[in-house]
Amino acid sequence: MTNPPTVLNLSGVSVRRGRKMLLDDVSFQVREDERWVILGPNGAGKTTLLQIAAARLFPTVGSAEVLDETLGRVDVFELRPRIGLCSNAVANTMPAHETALNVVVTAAYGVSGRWREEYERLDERRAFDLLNAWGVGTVFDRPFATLSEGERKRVQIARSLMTDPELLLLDEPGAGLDLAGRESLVSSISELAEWEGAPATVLVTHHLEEIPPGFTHVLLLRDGKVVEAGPIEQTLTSENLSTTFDMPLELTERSGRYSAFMKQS
Ligand SMILES: Nc1ncnc2c1ncn2[C@@H]1O[C@H](COP(=O)(O)OP(=O)(O)OP(=O)(O)O)[C@@H](O)[C@H]1O
Repeated sequence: MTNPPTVLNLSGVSVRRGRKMLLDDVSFQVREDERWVILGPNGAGKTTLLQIAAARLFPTVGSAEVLDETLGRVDVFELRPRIGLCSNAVANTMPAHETALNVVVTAAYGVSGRWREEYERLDERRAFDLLNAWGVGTVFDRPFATLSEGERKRVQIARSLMTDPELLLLDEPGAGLDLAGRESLVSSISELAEWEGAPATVLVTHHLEEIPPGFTHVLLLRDGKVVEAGPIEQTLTSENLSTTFDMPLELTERSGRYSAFMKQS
């Protein structure tokens, strides 16, 4: 049986800004059927890595292939619609008055605000269906800025799926949500992850509780370097977490959900 195709292939990738190495010799491959979590402390380079995967940032050194295209040799404006990106940076570009429906539908053109583009009825229908699928159909005509944090996160995920992407990147989708909001979102992302037709997914988080069941692999990042990467059952261990966060940590797992606490001596 042949392996599913590789959708992301970073090889010896470094990103330098001045004297600082944001990423340092990172190699990372994602196959079509994999769902990855990237974990690491503040400043580890998680968002930087996701920006490369999203074709928004180029490596200083090394090569990055996204969906079989090499960054630096491809028109990123053709590549980007094939990648779904849900991040605060994208959300911050949305005009405050833009409706939830327009936040989603404008992804078809890779823009943030609706201007004079003509959208097909089919596009609007798809945007509305996505809002419904993510439980926020009723807020379709509300300005994005007036939505709750939980509603906004769901609208952003709907937007990231608008172009039916081959690679889905979720940067801290659970940040700022209350307990019920987080649990409900984790469950929705888990459903997506377990759906056979779902795109390859990479999710960045700080919190183990936010790893949706069904995610298959984990990359642990510290100071721009990969600590470990591989299947979640073997790679997500107390020892690897302790190295990543530079603190003695004890991992617990229950029914596919994870949490970690500082080891009591
Ligand atoms: N343009 C820049 N110039 C210098 N340093 C930068 C620049 N952009 C980011 N950094 C630094 O690079 C490091 C990695 O940033 P990045 O946002 O990728 O980390 P992160 O793991 O996503 O962090 P967090 O969990 O806090 O969101 C941080 O220390 C950040 O301050």
